[in-house]
Amino acid sequence: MTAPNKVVEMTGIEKRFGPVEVLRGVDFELYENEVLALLGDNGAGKSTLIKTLSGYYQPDAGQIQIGGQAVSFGTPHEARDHGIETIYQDLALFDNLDVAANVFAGKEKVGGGWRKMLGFVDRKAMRNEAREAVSQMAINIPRIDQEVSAFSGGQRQCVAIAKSVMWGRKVVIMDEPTAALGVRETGKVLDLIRTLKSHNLSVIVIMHNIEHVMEVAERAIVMRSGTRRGTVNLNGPQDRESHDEIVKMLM
Ligand SMILES: Nc1ncnc2c1ncn2[C@@H]1O[C@H](COP(=O)(O)OP(=O)(O)OP(=O)(O)O)[C@@H](O)[C@H]1O
Repeated sequence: MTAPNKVVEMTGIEKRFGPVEVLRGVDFELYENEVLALLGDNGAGKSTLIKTLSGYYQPDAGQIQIGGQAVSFGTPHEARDHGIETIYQDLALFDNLDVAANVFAGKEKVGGGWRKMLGFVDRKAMRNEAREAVSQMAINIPRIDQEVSAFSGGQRQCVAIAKSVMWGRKVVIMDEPTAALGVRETGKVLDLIRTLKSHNLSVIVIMHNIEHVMEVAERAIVMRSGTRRGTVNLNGPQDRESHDEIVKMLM
């Protein structure tokens, strides 16, 4: 069996804020089509590591490779251009825009003929494509022309994820996607993560709830005080041995 390819490889990542050393030479890898959980107690450095990968922070030392190529991201935009999308808890959707406009934000489709000459966007085509994209997701979006301001946490994540799939991202990073959700919606968001995997994407998910991790992730990297404490391979919700191993590493 050939070894799976690494879609992301970070080596020796260091980051300090003033006198505080937040990442102390962290190695990190993400394989193609993998769901990876990033775990660790409060302040372990998870968000900082993720923000280094997604272009929000520049590391003080270390290398990042995407698909085997060395990269360095000056901005989140550059990371996105390399196929890396981050979905935050307070999702960056435009509240006053409808679903279709959010899915196409920044990449609006321009119509043909006179519409093209006048620079008009092709709303109908955008709605059709957005409808098709969200219909593949586990969460029900009532109407494509509805403003997203009234959407639940799960519905907002659905829109953000449909966007990632549509724009051909390779890696989706989710920072505590289930933290603020009820039981039913949590189940749906875990389904959304599986949908991403079925579209051949790789997912990094920061989660505090180990039961949720066991349900969706195939591997967990545990951090502690700015270092990588260990790695655990996971085999589904019944895998108590790995569950206990994670708990031990977190303590
Ligand atoms: N911009 C910043 N300036 C100064 N210190 C920071 C900054 N961002 C993070 N830190 C510090 O770095 C450490 C790691 O923070 P980080 O948010 O990466 O941890 P985390 O593992 O994501 O924690 P949590 O689970 O609480 O979100 C913390 O001690 C935090 O206070």
